[in-house]
Amino acid sequence: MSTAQAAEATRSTLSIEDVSVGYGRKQVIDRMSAAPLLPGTLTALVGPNGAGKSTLLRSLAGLVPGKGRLRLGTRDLRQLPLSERARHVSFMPQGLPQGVALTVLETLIGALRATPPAGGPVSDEEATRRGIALLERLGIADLALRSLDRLSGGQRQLAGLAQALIREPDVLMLDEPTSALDLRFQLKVMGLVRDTVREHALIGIVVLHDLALAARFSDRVMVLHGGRLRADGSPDETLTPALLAEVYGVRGRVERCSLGHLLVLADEALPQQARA
Ligand SMILES: Nc1ncnc2c1ncn2[C@@H]1O[C@H](COP(=O)(O)OP(=O)(O)OP(=O)(O)O)[C@@H](O)[C@H]1O
Repeated sequence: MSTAQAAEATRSTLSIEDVSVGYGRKQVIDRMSAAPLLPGTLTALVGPNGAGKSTLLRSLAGLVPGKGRLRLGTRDLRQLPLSERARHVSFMPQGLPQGVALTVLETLIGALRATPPAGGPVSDEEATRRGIALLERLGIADLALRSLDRLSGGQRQLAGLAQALIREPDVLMLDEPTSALDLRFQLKVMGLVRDTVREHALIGIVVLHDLALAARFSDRVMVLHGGRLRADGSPDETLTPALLAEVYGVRGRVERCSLGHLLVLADEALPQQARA
């Protein structure tokens, strides 16, 4: 058994059973259940605008209330205090808060102080060392001493990714981590997320609108539509022309490029009545 497999065997799965989430009287996720999410796998959560992807992640992170069962192994996530939950479940939202005058490195040290990793609290010296090592891995060590509120959109996104990764959580959830990134950083970040998830046997969930990125980097694709899980399986199983028509309302193709990667091509928007 490899080190990664051994780590995987001792980690817990994430189960989502009969989960409903909404805002006031507005129901967004409607009694959703899914097969357990496994350590060491990266799941792409996809679906049209307003489908409830961010809401589901916020609910998993404990930021919006909901009904149903959310378990990490034997732990009932809803029963955990938020501080303890944040140690297990790390969530990078779509946008970092504005007006934060701290440097990127200071935010990482602060994240470690606020949510000490499983091994226990770390000294500021150790937090600094870990922060710099992570920024080097992400290829953004040059941003360490830059103030967060003076970064570009893509740089802020990378800083947010570092904040999510530094906590060494069991579940890593990223909401559209590549939306502001250039082509090179899209590949770099998705590759790094996939490798980190595998090496550390994390449960990775990434919201993506780019279905080709989802197909290329994820092990599993969950498609949310109308508050329900419309499809769930490997990229090959889930990303089909029929699904593109029904869920996204486009006539599309799913083809393999000369390198064998799945390409998802949207040819035209379908008129409303032609949607399956
Ligand atoms: N704080 C809120 N209060 C009330 N309704 C909300 C709130 N946040 C989101 N919603 C609504 O919940 C529904 C789902 O929103 P959510 O942000 O989860 O969708 P999404 O799939 O992440 O969309 P997108 O791809 O556009 O980011 C939408 O109809 C949205 O208007």
